[in-house]
Amino acid sequence: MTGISRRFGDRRVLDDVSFEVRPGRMTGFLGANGAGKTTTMRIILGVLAAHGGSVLWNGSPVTQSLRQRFGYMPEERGLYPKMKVGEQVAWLGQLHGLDRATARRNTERLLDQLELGERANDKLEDLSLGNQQRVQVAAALVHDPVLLILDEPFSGLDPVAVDTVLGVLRERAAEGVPVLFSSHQLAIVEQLCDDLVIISGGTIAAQGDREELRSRYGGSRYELVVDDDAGWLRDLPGVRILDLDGPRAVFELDGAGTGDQDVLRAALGRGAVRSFTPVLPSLDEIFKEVI
Ligand SMILES: Nc1ncnc2c1ncn2[C@@H]1O[C@H](COP(=O)(O)OP(=O)(O)OP(=O)(O)O)[C@@H](O)[C@H]1O
Repeated sequence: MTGISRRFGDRRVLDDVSFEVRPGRMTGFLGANGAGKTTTMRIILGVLAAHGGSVLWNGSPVTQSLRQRFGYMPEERGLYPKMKVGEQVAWLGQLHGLDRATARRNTERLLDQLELGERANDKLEDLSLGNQQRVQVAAALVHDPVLLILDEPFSGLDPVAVDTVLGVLRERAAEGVPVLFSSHQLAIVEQLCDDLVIISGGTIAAQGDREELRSRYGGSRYELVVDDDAGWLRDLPGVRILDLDGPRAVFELDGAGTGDQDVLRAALGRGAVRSFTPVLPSLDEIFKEVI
């Protein structure tokens, strides 16, 4: 999407938002409450109009018939409590253009994958909330979407269920489907996503390959492990100790004084060096830095 903006009344909630989701990649969409994630997703889906900018697919504006082939798991989970799980998912598949037999076959496969095969004939409302959530995932995937957009797909899931859903999403990504998902659970995003988009107050604060972002925001942080106390590091100019525990130290270099090789030489001059490695920031740290 490029240059997307959106107002609600006088309030501008998205301002010139541009990013892309790439085929075969899982893209984590992060932002504080109210940053604009759901609004962005709804604009991609065409549920909500943009006031500027465009949503593009392979460089051309997205059409309504293409949108029919997108898969969406909305934040407000909109399934029918009284309808049977299997019937409901298959029916949604048909609504998206599948014939009856394919819709049924896809439903069966997905429910099995999501470990809900036994529950196909139960009403949705009779399932636990976590299992209802898995049905939502099945509903978003049943028509083999060309793009997947999921608003908080992991919220309320226990760790086993997270793994199950994650496996299903990864499989789709591996087949070449771009997957965009929002989440407040940074630990999950950290292990799951290939790319990241961080939105803050309606503008994009950072985006790109996860590891590339980690090194970009890494600054120059290192961990040194020696045999004796590493306290001498404090006396080197330009070294700021972040954590010191006997022979192990984590420190930052300010770039003006000592360089990493100088530190290494100084350490070797004092004895054995067990390890010397750059330390990349966690997603949590990047998130706090950019928003
Ligand atoms: N229909 C609406 N009318 C008025 N304001 C709205 C509407 N929908 C969203 N907003 C406002 O737009 C801003 C962005 O909301 P949005 O739901 O996109 O945020 P979000 O990043 O998804 O938040 P969360 O993490 O809490 O789900 C918020 O301030 C919200 O109050």
